[in-house]
Amino acid sequence: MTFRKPHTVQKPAQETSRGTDIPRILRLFTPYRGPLLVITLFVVLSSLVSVASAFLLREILDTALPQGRVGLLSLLALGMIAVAVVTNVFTVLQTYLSTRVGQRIMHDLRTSVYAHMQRMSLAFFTRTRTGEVQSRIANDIGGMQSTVTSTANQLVSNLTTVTATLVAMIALDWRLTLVSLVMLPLFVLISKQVGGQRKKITTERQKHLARMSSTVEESLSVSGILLGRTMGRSTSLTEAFAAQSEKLADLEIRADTSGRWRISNIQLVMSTIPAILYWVAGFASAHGSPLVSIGTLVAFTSLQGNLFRPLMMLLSTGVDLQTSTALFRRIFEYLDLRPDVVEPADPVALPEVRGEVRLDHVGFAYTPDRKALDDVTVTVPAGGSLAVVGHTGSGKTTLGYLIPRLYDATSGTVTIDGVDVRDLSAETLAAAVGVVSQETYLFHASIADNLRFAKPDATDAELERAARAARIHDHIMSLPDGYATLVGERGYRFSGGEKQRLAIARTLLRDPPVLVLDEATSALDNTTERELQHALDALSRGRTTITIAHRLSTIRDADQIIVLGHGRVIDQGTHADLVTAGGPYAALAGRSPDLAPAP
Ligand SMILES: Nc1ncnc2c1ncn2[C@@H]1O[C@H](COP(=O)(O)OP(=O)(O)OP(=O)(O)O)[C@@H](O)[C@H]1O
Repeated sequence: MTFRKPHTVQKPAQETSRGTDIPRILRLFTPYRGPLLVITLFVVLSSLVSVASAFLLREILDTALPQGRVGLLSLLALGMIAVAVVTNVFTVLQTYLSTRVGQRIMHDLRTSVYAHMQRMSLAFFTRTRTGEVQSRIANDIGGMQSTVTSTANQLVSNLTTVTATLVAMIALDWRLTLVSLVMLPLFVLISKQVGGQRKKITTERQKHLARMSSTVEESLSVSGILLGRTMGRSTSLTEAFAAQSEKLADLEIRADTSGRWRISNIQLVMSTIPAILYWVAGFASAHGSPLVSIGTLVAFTSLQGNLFRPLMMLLSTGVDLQTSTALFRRIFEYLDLRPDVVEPADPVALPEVRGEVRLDHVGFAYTPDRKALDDVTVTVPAGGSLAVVGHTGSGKTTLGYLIPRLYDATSGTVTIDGVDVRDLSAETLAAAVGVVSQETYLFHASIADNLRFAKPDATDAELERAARAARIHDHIMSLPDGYATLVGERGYRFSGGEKQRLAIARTLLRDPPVLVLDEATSALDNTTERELQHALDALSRGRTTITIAHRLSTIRDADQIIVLGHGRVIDQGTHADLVTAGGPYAALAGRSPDLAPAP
């Protein structure tokens, strides 16, 4: 059985529930109601205070200056300074708070996506391209930073400023206000269009970014480099990457610049409004019917200038919001994936696991049209051993997957001590069933840390005992830092046999009553084979052992052997019985003495 890296089909999302994302995005903010309320308060206060300075300006121009009232002038000037100071303080406080809220929301999202991914079955990861998940967690959540940290804040801030400014403008002169706002509906329409356009480009950009992360992840990994070099594809891989990167640059440019002309035309029209206002007021005054005082006109245009910035920001916040819903959608897509191996609502406790494993009329299919296992029935008594043999592709790995419930049987049941594995909690099952796969995965950490992954509270003495039993202790001690030696990424500094013995030590630490063991297919030299056999003997002693067997020694000593052919049990019994019977097992054993999978 090879717990091999499976196919990489690029289709991660299934069964997503679509719908409007905005209420869902807003719900992410609800745990932070308190801080958000304080932010809103700061924002409203600072907007109101900033509008006040226009009225102070009008008083300076219309009263204090013409009447030469120095005292009043000083007070008004001081008032304007105070306004600036207060708005500044509020701005700092609100930025601080909103950054905190935004980062908390991103943290919540990252954590819930990670936790949800941990619940997904192996099937999901076999379908998903490497790098895709990382990209959603890093690039998509990272990309929403500005939205979650500043959107709420900007929305409130600009809305209040716009409202307060508008009220003040109307209070100063409603006719000039009308002149200023006549183009507004058109502006809103234009920015909505730009937002929609950028959202589409952003969706495409994030997809492309994920593809690029996957390419890097695949081709710059140890296996990727090995393949690239030995196939002489390094240059063409670089060229392919360059093409992807160029496309990304192009998408980034489009995401940033699409609709720029339309937005800049809005800005242009907005900035010509003061000139129009001066012209209208001057025209009316030249014809003998002055509309407003000079003070009002200057105060009005200063307010109008104030209106311009927040209004533009409000429009661009709208664009940003639309754009970032594309990112939220990609995250929600993942959160909506339904795990296909579901934890039982009411798990059965197994305080004392004896370790009887039974497969009862078990069938399994990866795809609806083809059965990988078909009506397999076998019982392994507690403490007994079963060897599973068969040609490559006959379903041995799949059978091994069903016992630790990496997949659920499509039909029939898998039980441990008579309890359906679907009724056991993931924790109970992991404690009951240990798996040693052919491809040992080691983290980039010290040997001790890798061993302690199996049992975090294991003492140094326990580590040593396990390593000795697995016949790897002496090798570890010969390394420069002993147990503190760092294991290379994916354990590449160890040979296959050494890695497997490390995996055996790791499983010994967990001490599971049931063991699923994937024997190495690669030919081992005599000494290594002997060492490994000793380690395996230590491991399987006193446990129910199900071995996907490739070596005659394992098979001969097994209490029971099953031969799989196209997912069905085609021969079953002990070595002696099966050889005598002269059926498929005898044929298999006769053809290939070490029982390596036939081509
Ligand atoms: N993730 C998957 N999706 C679809 N089909 C799969 C998947 N994994 C395995 N299969 C198919 O299921 C069948 C059984 O595969 P399995 O890996 O169990 O065979 P095996 O006996 O362990 O082979 P080997 O000795 O080569 O490891 C094969 O036809 C294989 O192509």
